Amino acid sequence: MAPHATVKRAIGLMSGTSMDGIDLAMLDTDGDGNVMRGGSSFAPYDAAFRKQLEQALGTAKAIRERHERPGDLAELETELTERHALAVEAFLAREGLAASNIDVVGFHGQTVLHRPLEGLTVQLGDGARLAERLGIDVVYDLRANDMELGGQGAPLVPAYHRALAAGLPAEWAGETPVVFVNIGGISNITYIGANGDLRAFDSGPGNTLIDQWMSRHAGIPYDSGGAIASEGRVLSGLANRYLSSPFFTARERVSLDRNDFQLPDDDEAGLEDGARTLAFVTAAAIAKAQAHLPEKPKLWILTGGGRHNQQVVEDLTVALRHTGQVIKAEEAGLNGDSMEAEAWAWLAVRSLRGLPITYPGTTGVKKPATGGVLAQAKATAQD
Ligand SMILES: Nc1ncnc2c1ncn2[C@@H]1O[C@H](COP(=O)(O)OP(=O)(O)OP(=O)(O)O)[C@@H](O)[C@H]1O
Ligand SMILES: CC(=O)N[C@H]1[C@@H]2OC[C@@H](O2)[C@@H](O)[C@@H]1O[C@H](C)C(=O)O
Repeated sequence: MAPHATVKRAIGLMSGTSMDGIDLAMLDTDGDGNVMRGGSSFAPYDAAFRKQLEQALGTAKAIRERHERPGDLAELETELTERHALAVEAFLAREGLAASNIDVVGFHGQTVLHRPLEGLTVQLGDGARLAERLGIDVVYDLRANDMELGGQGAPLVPAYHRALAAGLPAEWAGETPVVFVNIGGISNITYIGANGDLRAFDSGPGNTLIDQWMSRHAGIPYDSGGAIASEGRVLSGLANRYLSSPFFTARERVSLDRNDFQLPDDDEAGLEDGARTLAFVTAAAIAKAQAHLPEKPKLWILTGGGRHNQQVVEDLTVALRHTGQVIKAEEAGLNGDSMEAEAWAWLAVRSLRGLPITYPGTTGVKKPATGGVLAQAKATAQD
């Protein structure tokens, strides 16, 4: 009998396209079917740092080669890396753990540019510095190899979704095909067929337009619970303009950059109607993904911060009413706030083992591919 692969203790760090802060999660895992979820935390960014990250999206447009750091991006990368180090230290202190208790950290960094058609994806985040700072090995740059091999470089969480689907509680275990819907800044879906068939793609804007709308017109970072949207009505002309954009009408899906969809003009809607319409667009975009699935799903599992927006969830439940049950991650015993960070922990262990992290069905890569760069704490400390 083959020996069991070693289980490692890993921490995953995700600073997603919402730019709201750092999600952290700890797993004990073999990077395969053995997944034991541990604690998690969230370190929010203050408004000023968030603004700096938003401005970085503009500065990053000048990047032609992924290691270039024009303007203040090098400085910002150092600051972002330090904030990740502090988040890990605070978590370890809270859990009564030492750095030596952690085998590896999976570090996503902050995407500031994503142009899959040009083979360019840029995440700010200095893996070597983080490894040195924490005294823990760090796996980072998990998207780059996939792109070099012809993939879109995103989404990467789907392989982890499949591992979670294999371990769903008995109540849901037979409900295949199952779809995971991650409603983050951008939304993305993972379809898992009865035979493990994996299909995944970005499905449209998630919370990013809603957040930008709230920030611009109400001075708050998001529409808590969807309360403001619930006071408005859907402006169908505006909604249709989004939903008929080339992203939705194209035969093939491309992975999205945060800047691919723009806010409505100020005079196109009031605060409530704008929030309501953008919540509707978020839900309708996800429903449109059905056209790209091989079979009708039986179960939709909602994850990511957007599942806290009740208006989005209601619109989605209506839009999907003839195509299976819609539940939140928690109803399946999962954690919808930490799932992406968990995925980065799992992917880091997978990367250490040289196992594939992306597949033709997830990123369009030609054949299953591993990825990630390892920064060893000891090696960097001795440099
Ligand atoms: N209580 C809430 N009510 C409404 N929306 C919320 C709430 N809490 C979080 N959100 C939304 O969720 C967003 C954060 O979601 P999440 O952390 O899943 O995104 P992300 O990981 O940054 O993005 P991505 O998955 O695209 O990388 C916030 O910006 C906000 O829009
Ligand atoms: C380039 C990039 O950072 N893409 C993100 C973004 O946010 C959601 C969606 O677009 C997804 O494709 C991806 O993140 C998740 C974590 C992923 O790779 O699965």
